Amino acid sequence: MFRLQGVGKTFPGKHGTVTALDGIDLDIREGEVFGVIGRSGAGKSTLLRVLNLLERPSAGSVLLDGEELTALPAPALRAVRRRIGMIFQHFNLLASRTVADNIALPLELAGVPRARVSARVDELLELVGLTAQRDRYPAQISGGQKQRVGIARALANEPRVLLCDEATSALDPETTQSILELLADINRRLNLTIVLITHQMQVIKAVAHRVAVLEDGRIVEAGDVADVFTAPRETLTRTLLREVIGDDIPPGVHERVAALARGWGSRGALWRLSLRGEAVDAPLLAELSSLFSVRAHLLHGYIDEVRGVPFGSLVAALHGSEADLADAAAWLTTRGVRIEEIAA
Ligand SMILES: Nc1ncnc2c1ncn2[C@@H]1O[C@H](COP(=O)(O)OP(=O)(O)OP(=O)(O)O)[C@@H](O)[C@H]1O
Repeated sequence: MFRLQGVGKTFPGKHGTVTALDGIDLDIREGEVFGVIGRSGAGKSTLLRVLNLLERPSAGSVLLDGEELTALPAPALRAVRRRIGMIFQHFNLLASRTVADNIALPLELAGVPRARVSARVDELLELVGLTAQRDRYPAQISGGQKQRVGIARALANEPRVLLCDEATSALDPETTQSILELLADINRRLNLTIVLITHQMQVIKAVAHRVAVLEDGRIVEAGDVADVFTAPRETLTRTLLREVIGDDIPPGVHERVAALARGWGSRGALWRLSLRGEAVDAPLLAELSSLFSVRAHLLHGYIDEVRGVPFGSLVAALHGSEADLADAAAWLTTRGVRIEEIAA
C-alpha cells in the first residue's frame, strides 16, 4: 500500500540542520496494523506526517498504491488525503460542536448531503460506542470518549488507512486498552490499514502485526511483532521490550546467584535463555541436566504471548565443566533457544 524509498527529512535548526528522517525504506501492507516505536525525538511524528505529505520529504519517494504522492498536483493530493484518516494524542476536537457535529464535520466539508450526513454519523456513533453521548460537548466527556469521537471523525469519509499519532498517550492504562481494542476491532471489521506511532511497547504488543523501531531518524529493526518480541536484535529494542516484559532480575537475587556462579569459577556461567513457540512448553532445564553433567539454578523467568506466539525468558546459573557447558549451549541452540551470557 505505502512504500517509502530512501525517505529523508531535514529541518533548519538553531544549531544547523536537524535530520529527522534519514534513508527510510518501508512497506506498509493493506489491512495490517503497522506500528512505529521509538524514543522522543526519534522521528516518529515526522514519519507519520510524511505518509500524507503533511511533511514533504527532503529526499526519497512516498508511494501510495504505486502512485508517487510528492508528484501529485494539489487537487489530486487533497483527494488522496481524504482517504487517509488521522487521530491525535490530544484529540483536536472542536469545543463548540457536539460529539455528533464533530463527527459530521469532515462529511460537511466533503459536500455530503445533509440527510446522508445524519445517517452516517449515527453509524459511526454506534461503531465507536457513543450513541448515548451524541449531543454532549467535548468538555462533557472523558478522554477515552474524546478519542472515540476522534476515531469516528477520522473514519467518516471511509478512509483506506488510519494514521494514529500517539493516540493513547494521554489516556490511563485501562482506557488505553479499550481504545486499542476498538482500533483492533476496526482493523478486523473494516479491513482498515492502521499505522500508529508510539513510544510504548505495550501499544505495539496489543495491536500491531508488524513493527519498525526508529532511532535517530533511521529504522534500526523491523519485522513481525512476534519475531521482534521473541528475538530482538537491537539493544534499543531490548530496552523498549523490558518495559513490557519485565525480565529484569531483582538486584538482590542477581547478586546472590552471581556470587554463587563466581564461586564456581570457570565451572559456572549465568545465562539468559530466550524461548519461543514449542520451546516454551518443553522441560528444557530438566532435559539439560539429564543429558549433560550440568546443573541449572533457575534465577528468574517469565512467559508471555504476542499475536498467539508464546515466548519467554529464563535466567539461570549453570554449573558444569567448560566442555559440558559448551555442549549444553549447543544443544539448547538446536532447540531454538537463544543464549545470552550475563556477567556474573
Ligand atoms: N518543524 C520542525 N522544525 C524543526 N525541527 C523539527 C521539526 N519537526 C521535528 N523536528 C525535529 O526532528 C526530530 C524528530 O522529531 P519528531 O517530532 O518526528 O520525533 P518523535 O519521535 O515524534 O518525537 P516525540 O515522541 O517527542 O514527538 C527532532 O529532533 C525534532 O526536534
